[in-house]
Amino acid sequence: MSGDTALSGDATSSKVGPQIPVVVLAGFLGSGKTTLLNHLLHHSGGSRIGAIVNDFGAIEIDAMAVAGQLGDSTVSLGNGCLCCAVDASELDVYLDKLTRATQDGHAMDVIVIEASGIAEPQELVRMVLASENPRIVYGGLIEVVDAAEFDATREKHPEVDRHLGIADLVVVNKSDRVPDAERERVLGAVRAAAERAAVVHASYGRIDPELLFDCRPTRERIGQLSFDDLYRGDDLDRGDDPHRGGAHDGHLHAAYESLAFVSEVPMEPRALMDFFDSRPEGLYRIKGYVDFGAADALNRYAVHAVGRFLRFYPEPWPTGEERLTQLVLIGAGIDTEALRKGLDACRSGATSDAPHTVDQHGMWGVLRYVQDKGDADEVEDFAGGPGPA
Ligand SMILES: Nc1nc2c(ncn2[C@@H]2O[C@H](COP(=O)(O)OP(=O)(O)OP(=O)(O)O)[C@@H](O)[C@H]2O)c(=O)[nH]1
Repeated sequence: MSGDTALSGDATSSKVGPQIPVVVLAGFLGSGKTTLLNHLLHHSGGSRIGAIVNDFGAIEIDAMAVAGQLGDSTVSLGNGCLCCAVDASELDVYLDKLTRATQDGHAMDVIVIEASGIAEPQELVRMVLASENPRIVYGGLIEVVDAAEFDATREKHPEVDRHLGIADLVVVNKSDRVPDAERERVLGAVRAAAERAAVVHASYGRIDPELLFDCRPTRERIGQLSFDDLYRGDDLDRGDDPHRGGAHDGHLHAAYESLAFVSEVPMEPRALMDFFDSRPEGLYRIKGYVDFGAADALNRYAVHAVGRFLRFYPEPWPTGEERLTQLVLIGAGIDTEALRKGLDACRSGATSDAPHTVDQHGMWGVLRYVQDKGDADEVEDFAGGPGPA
């Protein structure tokens, strides 16, 4: 989900370092949450994953050692339902512990909270959004669904539709247990219920970790990142490269396409928001920086989207930094050429020969997606209809 880290921070966060995305991992009993978390730990590419789990026993300690994260990196609640066991201030204590934990002097790259199979994800999301911890940023909700049990689960627990409705990324897991045609049918039903969430299918939770956070295999994260690091995402669809390995095993990436976009010309805020608001379903990951030119000459805007979740994080332009817009878009079944043209059309002056004038109110649409404490209230809106993201 989020997120990623990339998320990097707003002006406040620059005082405390980059913000750490906190991803909520939910799904009904036995859908494969722990399996997915173990997969992430095995394929973290050197990224440091902190986890808050209900059942520590089920997490593979070996995998955590591989990922270089023993010690303070996991908090176990050990008593069933996270949302019942923990109130917001207790969660803050756990988050505080994880955000202070370091490995070789480096902070966590992402924190995953695994909800118990019966937890209401909405409650957890609200608690994360309401957290007072300045080092974290909400990184999205992943909902895991059992492909073979979807109909039965939905019959027994109609609230599954509500959970899908607030998810940012839905993983239709256990694909191996159903024939292709059945998998497609379930994917269709899930997409219909999940509104604009990204929907991917997987076996044994084997999703691409890049969907949730920026892996740290070679260099630094997006937060401080050079464009080369961002561009690394452009390799995602070259899954047949035999030299790639570890977190980038070809099969994980084969289904994804990505697009890297760079512009020296600032982006026009209104046009870019129209582009984001109408982004196609298959486009489930956007990361990078936007230069809005004179509309905000002081700040660049780190952008982070996972599924329907979209946030901008303004931060002062680093001294001497070239003013560029740099975006990476990742999705499945997306028309990268059409997306590139769409982004080209958002460049200032792209639609008119007249000299560019600053649209006084153009930034309002962007500022709706800058995180503030009002975010916690939006969770209700997510459940009831299209929220701001
Ligand atoms: N065939 C198949 N089995 C899977 C898959 N993913 C997980 N399993 C199995 O399903 C069972 C439940 O998986 P878990 O990862 O423990 O599920 P969970 O959602 O964490 O379960 P709870 O914590 O009880 O809610 C385990 O026996 C897994 O090995 C999959 O894609 N295919």
